[in-house]
Amino acid sequence: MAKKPTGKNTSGRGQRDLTVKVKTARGRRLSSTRWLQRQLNDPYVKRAQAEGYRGRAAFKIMELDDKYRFLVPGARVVDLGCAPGGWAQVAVPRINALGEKSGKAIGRFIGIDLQEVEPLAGAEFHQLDFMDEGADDQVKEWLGGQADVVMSDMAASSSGHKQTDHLRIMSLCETAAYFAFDVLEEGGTFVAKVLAGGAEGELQKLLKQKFKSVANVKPPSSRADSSEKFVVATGFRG
Ligand SMILES: C[S@@+](CC[C@H](N)C(=O)[O-])C[C@H]1O[C@@H](n2cnc3c(N)ncnc32)[C@H](O)[C@@H]1O
Repeated sequence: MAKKPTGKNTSGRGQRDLTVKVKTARGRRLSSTRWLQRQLNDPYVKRAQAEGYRGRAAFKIMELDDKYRFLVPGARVVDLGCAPGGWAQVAVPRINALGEKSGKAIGRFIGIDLQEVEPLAGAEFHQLDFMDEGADDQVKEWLGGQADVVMSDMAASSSGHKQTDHLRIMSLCETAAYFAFDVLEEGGTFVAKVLAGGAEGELQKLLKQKFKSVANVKPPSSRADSSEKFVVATGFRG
């Protein structure tokens, strides 16, 4: 006698894996279930949603600035790799806040990214590949003068190969650093995301020639399982 179908497949045969690969903000490919689990368990994702930030990256710049105080009222800021705009959401109110002495200070915020960024009051976004020939000159033209802060969260999509990703991000950082040397006001700050992997010593050496202090920082909101950290160089010597 034929068995009644139960609707359950207990044999394991004929079952299809319905998970798909999802790219994280850093371009890592995770299975959709792992990605969803990570999002649901991540307190910074929940906080970003609750507080209206465009991404959890907002907390990284918030924590770095709370420690080093570079997003001061009136500051002129260039943000390289600014999409979707979380850093901008943190920076704009801080640079346009009430200054201690001068009352309401008006800062300037210019963000650059490969991707289009949803507009944000007080921020000026431009879609541009910063590694393109002449991109630095284009940004200098938009800036029309000097900057107090150059920050880079630029990261290419992950290749899946750790050393390749490390070298790629170091090349983005180095390009951002040379741009900073050209536009920073004396006393200015450079902040950049790096991935640990061996070549960051060269960047440190370069920055130490130009800044009074260079620190390597892993903010609490940076995932513990990520090799990312931030270099914060303060006191540009000009
Ligand atoms: C981690 S996301 C930045 C997140 C951002 N800080 C925020 O708070 O929303 C890295 C960004 O770097 C950008 N990027 C990577 N390479 C770039 C390049 N050559 N020029 C401009 N942007 C680049 C990517 O498009 C991506 O949006």
